[in-house]
Order: sequence, then structure tokens, then C-alpha cells
Amino acid sequence: MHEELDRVIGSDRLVNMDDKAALHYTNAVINEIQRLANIAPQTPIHETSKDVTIHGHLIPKGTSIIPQLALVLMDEEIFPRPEEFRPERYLNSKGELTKCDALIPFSIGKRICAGESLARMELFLFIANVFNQYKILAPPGKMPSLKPSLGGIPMPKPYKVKLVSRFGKHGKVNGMNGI
Ligand code: HEM
Repeated sequence: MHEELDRVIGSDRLVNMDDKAALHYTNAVINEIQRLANIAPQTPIHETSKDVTIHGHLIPKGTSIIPQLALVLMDEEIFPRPEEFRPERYLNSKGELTKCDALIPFSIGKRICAGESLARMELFLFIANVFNQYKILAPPGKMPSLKPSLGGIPMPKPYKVKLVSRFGKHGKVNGMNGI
């Protein structure tokens, strides 16, 4: 990620939305974060508006259903070795980002997340800028666990990391020094 950010952005400005299309690896990292650490493993309750048959099973009109997004995001036929964090799974042989229809952290259909565009923008600007300005180091032998805490919205267990400026003590970009 740092190699790509150094090549495309450099140290003298903030990353902005115009950079998104050129940052293939950074986008792939965000995709993999959203797959492995999705904040919504299932959707709120939906209801079938007509009879539906899936693989021979009839789900009558009016049935309450709770689509399990995590089952798709962790499907090993779509995402081999799903428990591993591998951004490369979204890149082609030229290192370009590819579209992955099964990556559905915002759900699909009529009730798809209404904040998807905003959330995608925030994730990109925050992650790309923090990683451009800082190295994020875990204490020796204490990598944060990838296992979420239990609860409706999966959260990381408490962990410690150190942010080290990549461009000198106070950074070079106005507005990033306070992080
Ligand atoms: C990483 C961030 C986010 C994720 C992964 C996420 C994911 C989801 C999911 C899975 C649903 C349920 C969709 C369904 O019922 O099929 C949902 C619904 C919704 N989300 Fe998000 N969301 C995120 C951020 C946001 C933000 C930032 C906003 C608003 C600013 C937002 C607003 C909504 C609303 C209003 C709904 C209900 C849509 C409806 O029922 O028609 N979300 N979101």
C-alpha cells in the first residue's frame, strides 16, 4: 500500500476522491476489510412479497427472512481460504482492481444500504490518508486479533498500535498533524 501511495500520491498533499481510480491496491485492501470485518453480517428482517422457490424450497409470501451476508462474504468457493486477509484476490495479473459481484457488505436489492456512497467515500479518504501519512505498528508479537468481539455489530477486540509519521515528526500536509 505504501509503495502505491508513494508512487501515485507522494508526501506533499492529501489523497482525494479524484485519486480513487488510480489506487488499485488501496481499494483492494478496503474491499478485503469490508469482507473480513463487515459491520453487518446480516441484514435487518425482510419479508417475502411473493412466493419464492430457492433450490426447490418454497418460501411462502409473507415469510420473515434475515439474509446472512457473512455466509456470502466467507464462501470459500467464491473467496478461497476466506479467513485469510488477501487484497490480491480483487486484482488481475496487471495489478488492476476487478469487480467482484459477491462482495456485498452493503447488501443488495431494493433495501441496499442507503448510505453506501457516503460510507465508501469515508472509508477511502480515511484509510488512504492515514496509511499515506503513517506507518501503523503493532507491539512485537502482539498483532491485533482478526476475531471480532461477540455482538450484533462485530467490533475489534481491544488492541494497541503505534502510528509513526512517514514524512517527519509533524508530517508535511496541513490538516493531518492532529491525527
Ligand atoms: C461500512 C459502512 C456501512 C455498511 C457496511 C452498511 C451496511 C448496511 C446494510 C447491510 C444494510 C441493510 C440492507 C438490507 O436490509 O438489505 C444497511 C441499511 C441502511 N444503511 Fe448502511 N451501512 C454502512 C454505512 C451507512 C451510512 C454511513 C449510512 C448513512 C449515512 C447508512 C444508512 C443506511 C440506511 C438508511 C439503511 C436502511 C435502508 C433501507 O432499509 O431501505 N449506512 N446498511
